[in-house]
Parts: sequence; C-alpha cells; structure tokens
Amino acid sequence: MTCWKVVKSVLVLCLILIPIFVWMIVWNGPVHYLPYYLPCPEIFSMKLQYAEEKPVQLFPELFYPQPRSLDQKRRDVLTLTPWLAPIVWEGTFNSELLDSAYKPLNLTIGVTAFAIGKYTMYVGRFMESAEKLFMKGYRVNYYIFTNNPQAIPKVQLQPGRSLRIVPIKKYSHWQEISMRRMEAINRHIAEVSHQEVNYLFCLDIDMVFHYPWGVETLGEMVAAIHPGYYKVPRSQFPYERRSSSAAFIPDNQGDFYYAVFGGLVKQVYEFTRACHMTILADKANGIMAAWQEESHLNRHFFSHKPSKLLSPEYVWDDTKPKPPEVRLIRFSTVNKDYREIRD
Ligand SMILES: CC(=O)N[C@H]1[C@@H](OP(=O)(O)OP(=O)(O)OC[C@H]2O[C@@H](n3ccc(=O)[nH]c3=O)[C@H](O)[C@@H]2O)O[C@H](CO)[C@H](O)[C@@H]1O
Ligand SMILES: [Mn+2]
Repeated sequence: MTCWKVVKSVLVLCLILIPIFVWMIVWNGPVHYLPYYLPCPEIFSMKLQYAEEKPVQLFPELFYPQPRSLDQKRRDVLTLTPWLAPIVWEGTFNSELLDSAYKPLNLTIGVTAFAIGKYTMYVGRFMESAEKLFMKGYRVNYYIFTNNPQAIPKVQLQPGRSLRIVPIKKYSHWQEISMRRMEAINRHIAEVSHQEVNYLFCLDIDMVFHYPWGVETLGEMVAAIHPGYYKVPRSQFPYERRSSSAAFIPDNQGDFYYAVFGGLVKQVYEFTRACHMTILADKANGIMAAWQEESHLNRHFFSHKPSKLLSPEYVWDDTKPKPPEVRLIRFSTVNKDYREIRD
C-alpha cells in the first residue's frame, strides 16, 4: 500500500514537473524554426512577359554623374508638364545610359513620311541625314508614302535599316494631302506596320536632321512642341476656334501647341484613327479646320495628354534665329517656296 502511494506521488510530481521543464526550454531557450517551404516558390521567381511587351532590362552598372536632388540641369525651360510628362530638352538626359537600357531590347522604330507631287525632291536630304542621326545604331523602317515611286532616290542604308515605298493616290489640294495622312498612316499600321515596328514617328519630309534624335524620344504617346508657339499665351495658339468644328478649343484652354507625333505603334494607331474620325466629322459638316490635321491633332492631345513631350529642338523652323534655350537644332525644315511646290 505504501509502495503504491510512493508511485502515485512520483507520477503526480512528474505530471507537474515535465510541463514546467518543457515550458522553460521552449520559452527561454534559443528559438529553432523548422524549415518551411512555400508550396509553389517558382511563382515568385517567374519573369512574366506580357503580350506585345519586350522583357525589361536592368540598367548595367555604368559610371555617370550623380543626379542631384537639389540641382536642376535646365532652369531656363519647363522640363515637366503639370500631368508629369517629361519635356525633352538637351541637358535633361544621358544618351549613354538610355542606350545601355534600350539597345538590348532590339527595338524596331518606324518613320512615316509623305512625298507626294513635288515633295519627292526632299526625300534624298531627309533620308541621308536620318541615316546619320536618327536612332543611330537601332533598327529603323522608313515608310515613304508617295504617288510616284520612281522618283524616290536610292539611299545607302545602314545594316538593320530598310526603306519601304507605300504607293498612295495624290489628292488635288495640298490641304487634303496633308490631312489624309492620318487616314493613310492608320490604314498602313493596320495592314502592315503593326507587325513590323515597336514605335512609330510621323514626320514631315521637307525636314533635315542636324543633331542626333535618339531613344530619349521614345514613349507611349509623344508630341513635339511647335517652334512657332512655345513662348506665347494659349489664346494666341492657332487652334481651331470655331465651335462648329470637332477640333474646337476655346481661347482660355489648351496646354501647348504641338506639331509632330509618335509613340508605341498601338497608341499611334488609336491616335490616327481618332484624328481621322474628327476630320471626317468636320468634312461631313463642310468644315476644314484652321490648320488641317494639325488642328485635330492638337484637339486630341488636349483631352488625351501625351506621355512625353519633345522640345522644339525636335521640330525647328530654319527661318527662325536660334534662341539660347534651344541648344541644339536637331531636326529642322528646309526653306521652301510654297507657291512653287504646292499644287
Ligand atoms: C512640322 C509641321 O509643323 N508641319 C505642319 C505644317 O507643315 P508645313 O507648312 O511644313 O506643310 P508642308 O508643306 O510641309 O506639308 C506637310 C507634309 O505633307 C506632305 N505633302 C504636302 C503637300 C504636298 O503637295 N505633298 C506632300 O507630300 C509632305 O510630307 C509635307 O512635309 O503645316 C501643315 C498644314 O497642313 C501641317 O499641319 C504640318 O503637319
Ligand atoms: Mn513641312
């Protein structure tokens, strides 16, 4: 009987002491985690490649001047819009750094330019200068829209660059020729170039490159600020002011007066479609906007803000003297006698 009592007391003591002992070890001793693996870790290391997008490249470790938070490179010009789109001026970007990120993407950049009637005479100079300065080192497709393919000169192209002639009919008036560019570009993107290029710029042919035009200009939707109107109040922009036009912008509205456009080919497709639609709406009402497609382009950019702006360095007018804020005239008109070349 005494023996049974002793065993019972030892058991009760053990029942009390063992949990206390375990508690002391677990609570006060070093914590040991059991190895635990997530059920599907590969999902975190997968690189998703979205449709139509190029894989993102990391910036390589280059040596370049430190960007200073308290030091702005250009103080004399606006370099950011109120909707936070950059405005590209010489001095705001580092070409070497941008090239190191864009070159590995193997992009193809398209250019449309129209050479109808006597404007075929500008193709040679345009192409020769572009081969030296436009997107140097990148793949480029030039699409020259013309009613006279025989008149397009043969220009020696750098490797990876090509020229395609796009036959197109000639409208009788220069206004119609200029305005129909939206329709022609839109159709060409749908039929051909959406499969051939990543970005597309739509330029005038009566222009010449004087300094590099590179990947700093790439963006979703890009517009260049017209050289004639970057210093004037918006009430003086030559927007379409008749409210009966689809391109109407009232006196007290508008951001900038834009000239040239470009961007991701998908965006340029939507853009040219929208501009062509408003041009057709005006046509149905017997109206031609003050500056043809340029008025419609400006109206569209007023409600669909471009994601990047190019300074007038990128569309200068040679008849104007170079002001100090324009450090480089990259792309500029050639002087022409309108009466002689427009039919
Ligand atoms: C850089 C710029 O601000 N350009 C605008 C300005 O250009 P411009 O006054 O420089 O007009 P423009 O004569 O250069 O015509 C625009 C373009 O259309 C083509 N073309 C025109 C006529 C012709 O007979 N054959 C031909 O091929 C050619 O590509 C030319 O470069 O005013 C035009 C008025 O409509 C347009 O708004 C242009 O976008
Ligand atoms: Mn022109």
